[in-house]
Amino acid sequence: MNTIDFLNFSGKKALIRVDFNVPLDDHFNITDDNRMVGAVPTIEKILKDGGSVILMSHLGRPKDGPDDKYSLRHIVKHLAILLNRDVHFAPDCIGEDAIAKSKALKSGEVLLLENLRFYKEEEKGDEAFAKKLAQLGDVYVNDAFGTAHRAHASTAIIAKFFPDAKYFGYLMAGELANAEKILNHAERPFTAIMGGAKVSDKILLIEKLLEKVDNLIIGGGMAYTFAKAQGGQIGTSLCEDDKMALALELMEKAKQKKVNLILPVDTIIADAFSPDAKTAVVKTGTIPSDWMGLDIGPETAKLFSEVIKNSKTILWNGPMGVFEMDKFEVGTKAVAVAVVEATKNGAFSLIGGGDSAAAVSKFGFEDQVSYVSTGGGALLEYMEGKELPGVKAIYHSGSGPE
Ligand SMILES: Nc1ncnc2c1ncn2[C@@H]1O[C@H](COP(=O)(O)OP(=O)(O)O)[C@@H](O)[C@H]1O
Ligand SMILES: O=C(OP(=O)(O)O)[C@H](O)COP(=O)(O)O
Repeated sequence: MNTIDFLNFSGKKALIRVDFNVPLDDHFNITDDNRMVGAVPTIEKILKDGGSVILMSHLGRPKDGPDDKYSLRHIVKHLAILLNRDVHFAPDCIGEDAIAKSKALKSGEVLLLENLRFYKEEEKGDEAFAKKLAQLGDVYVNDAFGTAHRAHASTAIIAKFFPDAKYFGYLMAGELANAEKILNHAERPFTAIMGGAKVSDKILLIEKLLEKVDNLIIGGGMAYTFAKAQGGQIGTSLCEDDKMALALELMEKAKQKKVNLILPVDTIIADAFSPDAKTAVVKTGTIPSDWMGLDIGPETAKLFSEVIKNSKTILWNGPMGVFEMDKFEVGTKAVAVAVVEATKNGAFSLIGGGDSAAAVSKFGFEDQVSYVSTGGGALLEYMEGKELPGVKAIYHSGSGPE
């Protein structure tokens, strides 16, 4: 793999695509800086070599040109703290000012460009826009794993302009190596834990995992589609009626493949989707008509935990309940505790997905699992077996713009 270790960056200007699409609160404080922290080793290696760094990223999904709400200027201060040095900022990612600021960069200096998505050309994968960005550096580095599933100007198209000078950053390389380890070198027993809101988001991954895992645990909102498909009463719980047949098919496939598919046996129900809702515990499939399931129940937490603790490889994607509300975090926390315990006993645990990562950090366990991925959609697509445009662009050995 063509990582930045193949080059001494002394005297070079490295144009790095990072994924600094971090969550911000109403006061523009960063609520989870995992993605920024993840890019630091790449930046530091280049600076240590004697190179300079131009960072480019998107933030959010601005609809209509520049919008202060999505400005990357909000993260400059925090980036300076993480890098322990000043960070210059260019309020337009292309144009004369960005070119001048990039030219003026001295060895060891860092420039952050304004949000790439302030130009619609970014998401369109516009080649002329990519060319303008390419003028800003001598070498292109892609370290934006979280955005590697997008074929955008800065993540994929731009690589054409660096046929002999394009590299993977350390975060990208680490993410790919860990995903690879899970998919192709998993020690057994291998347990996948799937949760989150919808079955439809994760069908392809579930199908793929049925070829690989010993245990497949399904919790969270998606479990109610399985419960209803089996004839259970689920009240007003989340359900995708059009995926019920598929849920039964997946159960049948698991049986054929001798995969232990484990579904919740009980559930915590609420009379409203609210932190102050009235709650009760009932058996799966017995939810009264105007109640909804918002977490797995205590029997289920015990059942899932036992399986997890006896695993040697664990992939976790999606929370077990609405963990954002303290009343419905118990199941997700129990699973997190079991993953931590298994990891302590030598298992390899990979946490993927924005909300699963947020849950693990809410409980303060991020340093007690093997790896927390910075990718949501990107990790899912990679694990489903899709080629990521951001990865392909670096591997492709084209000889210049087509
Ligand atoms: N029983 C449930 N009812 C409604 N929402 C749920 C339920 N269980 C989990 N969720 C929600 O699912 C969301 C996470 O889903 P998803 O985006 O698929 O996870 P991830 O980002 O980890 O892949 C969380 O916001 C959580 O509140
Ligand atoms: O947050 C991201 O993806 P994720 O929500 O799948 O983790 C990436 O920064 C990609 O953003 P996008 O989904 O707006 O292209």
